[in-house]
Amino acid sequence: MDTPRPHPSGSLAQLHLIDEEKKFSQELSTYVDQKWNLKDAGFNYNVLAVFGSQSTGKSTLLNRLFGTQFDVMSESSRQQTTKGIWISKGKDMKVLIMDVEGTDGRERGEDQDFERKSALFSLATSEVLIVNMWEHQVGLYNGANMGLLKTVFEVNLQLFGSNRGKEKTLLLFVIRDHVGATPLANLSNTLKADLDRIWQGLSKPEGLENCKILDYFDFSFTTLAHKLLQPERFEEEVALLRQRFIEPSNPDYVFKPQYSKRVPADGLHVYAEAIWEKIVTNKDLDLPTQQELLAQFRCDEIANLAFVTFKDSIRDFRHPIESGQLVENLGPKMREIRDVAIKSFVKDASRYHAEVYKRKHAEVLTKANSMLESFFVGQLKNLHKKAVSQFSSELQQALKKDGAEFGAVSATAKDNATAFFLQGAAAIKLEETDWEYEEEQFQLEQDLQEFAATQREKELSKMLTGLEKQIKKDLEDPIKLALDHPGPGMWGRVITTYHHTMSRAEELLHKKARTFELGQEEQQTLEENLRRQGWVLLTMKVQEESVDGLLLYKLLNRFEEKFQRDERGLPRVWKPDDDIDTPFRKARDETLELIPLYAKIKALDPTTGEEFSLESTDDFDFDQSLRVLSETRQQELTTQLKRKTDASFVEAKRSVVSTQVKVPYWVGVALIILGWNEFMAILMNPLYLSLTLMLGLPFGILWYLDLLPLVQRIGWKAYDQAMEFGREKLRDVVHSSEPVLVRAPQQRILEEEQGRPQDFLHRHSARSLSSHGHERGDTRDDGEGLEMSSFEDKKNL
Ligand SMILES: Nc1nc2c(ncn2[C@@H]2O[C@H](COP(=O)(O)OP(=O)(O)OP(=O)(O)O)[C@@H](O)[C@H]2O)c(=O)[nH]1
Repeated sequence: MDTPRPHPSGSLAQLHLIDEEKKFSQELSTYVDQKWNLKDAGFNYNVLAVFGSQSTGKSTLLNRLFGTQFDVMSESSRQQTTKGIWISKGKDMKVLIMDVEGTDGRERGEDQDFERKSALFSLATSEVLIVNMWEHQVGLYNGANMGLLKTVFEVNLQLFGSNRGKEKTLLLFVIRDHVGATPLANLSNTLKADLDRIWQGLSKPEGLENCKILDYFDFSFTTLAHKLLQPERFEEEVALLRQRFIEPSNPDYVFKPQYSKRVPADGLHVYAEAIWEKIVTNKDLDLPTQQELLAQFRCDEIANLAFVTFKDSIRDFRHPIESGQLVENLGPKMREIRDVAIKSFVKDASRYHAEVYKRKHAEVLTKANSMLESFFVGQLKNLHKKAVSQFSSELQQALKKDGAEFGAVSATAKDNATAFFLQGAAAIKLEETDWEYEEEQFQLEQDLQEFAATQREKELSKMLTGLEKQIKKDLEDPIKLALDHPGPGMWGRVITTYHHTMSRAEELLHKKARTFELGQEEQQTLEENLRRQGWVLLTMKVQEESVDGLLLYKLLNRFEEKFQRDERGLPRVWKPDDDIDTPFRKARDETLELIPLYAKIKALDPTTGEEFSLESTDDFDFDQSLRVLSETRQQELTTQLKRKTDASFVEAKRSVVSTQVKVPYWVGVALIILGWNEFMAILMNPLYLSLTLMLGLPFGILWYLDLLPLVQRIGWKAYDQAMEFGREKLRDVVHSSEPVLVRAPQQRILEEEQGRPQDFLHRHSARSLSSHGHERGDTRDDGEGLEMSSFEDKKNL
């Protein structure tokens, strides 16, 4: 009958590791960790097992030796107490002791199965096997103990056969109730002989036929006095024996390194359970494989634990890097996090199977590196972006300074940006990684080059636009001036202006060429383009100055200059006997001769006097650009000019007629006599006198300065404007009441005006001129249109 055991707690807690049903306890890990505090012991602990027949005082011995509290059979019941395997930790020592069910078969009948399995398990896990036996059992070759030892040897061969000489176990024979009659030496010799005989009788695996027992076992023998008969001696000998378990300096210290099964304390539960699992299921038990499996399992567990902290630590990097920011000190931070993880792995995993550990160490490093690599890559990208933006702002800033040379400035900015990138990249490259940043560096350099080229293009185009503006400005006034004073040297002045302007622009371009490091060819192309562009600007200005009204104005101006002013440049007042026809014809013919002059630009080189030209391109035809006026326009201008000059001629004639009217002298005498009284009345009356002076004085001055015709013309003009205004008003009133009939002619005129301005002006002027004679007999009429009035206005001003 089983009696329930009172379980001790704390460090002396014992665990029923394998129960009667051969079930392995799931609590070993908890006991190792929490009750025995061996979690961090690594290899710094030992395991032993005790074997022997039932009720031979095994538990009593263990309790005495190690301070454990294994159940001891009561003297009266003589019933087996230890069933299965119990395990406990020695008091104040890092030794795990397994109390194995005693052999005999009395309680289990003929079930030798458990005996074999427990022997196998003990050999696989323990460094020392204590074989407990009574003195009187020594030499009983056929006794229960010998059967047990035969089993132990057999399973040992099964386990460590191939590890001959490498894996050894110590068999410590404790001979109990030694009375002293037979010395220990004799007893041990007897036992050795028995053991040897057993060994010889074993059927050994192939290839191990000649192996020796000492290839696998070390033997040690000791005796203990009778516990009941010689209690004091018993205690003394137990105390001495205890020293062999706790004192490494003791020459008979039992836990020699060669017996270690190399199972770290934190992996014991995995290892022991796996071993038992194999044993119970009768599978081949291969300890090296088991140790490797254990190492793999534990290394993975340890690595996973290390990675929990690792992942936590790197979480903060993700957001800033993904949002394009640079993480300060990323390299040192990553290095520290990785080191912590590796150290934590190494601390616990390095105790396991060396090969497996080495492999797992590499795996952990690779995994940590690959998890960090995304940050390395992200940071590289951000460094790249930052370097480009730094390059851009440095370049733009530097280009704002006077005299900045693009090539030098861009090279410095590029060096700075590349150095910034390389410094940042080197700082985040960790040791023991295959991380590279050469590709990114190459890409960066390409980007910087591309950016610099684009920037150079922009700056160059900005500079060219500036030059064009300058050219336009430089051409504007001189060309206007030259065209305002037509004559044989007109185009010469225009071309000279062009050449001067272009040489100034080219000089500037040369200066800038150094800044932009322009090549010979590029510079030449730019110069050619600039010359062409300058020429286009020139022709545009010429065209602008030659629009219909403006050119007509210039020509009429020229005509007026010739016709209305004398040789000294004074205005002419035509007298009755003056010849108006000849100066008129001369002035008109000279003016008409100017039209063909205006019609085409005469491109003569001012220095050589030879014709020059610019190379034509797809969108630039030099010959075409020389043409200012078409044949049709020339004819139109001729007609218009003739009409206008005719008007001037008529006006000159009319002014002669008006000055021809003379008052006879007697009319003056008659006026004085008849109006004497009125004359005196005016002189005597201050009001009349002041009125007469106010009106008469300006009139007299105008008459004296010969400005009366001018005032008269202004008067007529004002009258014309007033009439036109009145007519417009009247038309509006009439149109609003008869929209279709009355508006039609006006509408047609407007359409003509919009569609064909030249024809309109021509017809309109013709109509005006013909109506002018009928209405007032002078050159002014409402049909002269805007062109004539503006011409008149300008002239008068
Ligand atoms: N003669 C003698 N009896 C002892 C000695 N030590 C213990 N005993 C007695 O032997 C009996 C069995 O002791 P246990 O320590 O329970 O023996 P055990 O081998 O652990 O027994 P199981 O666990 O049942 O196999 C007890 O009654 C002890 O008092 C000893 O040195 N000499």
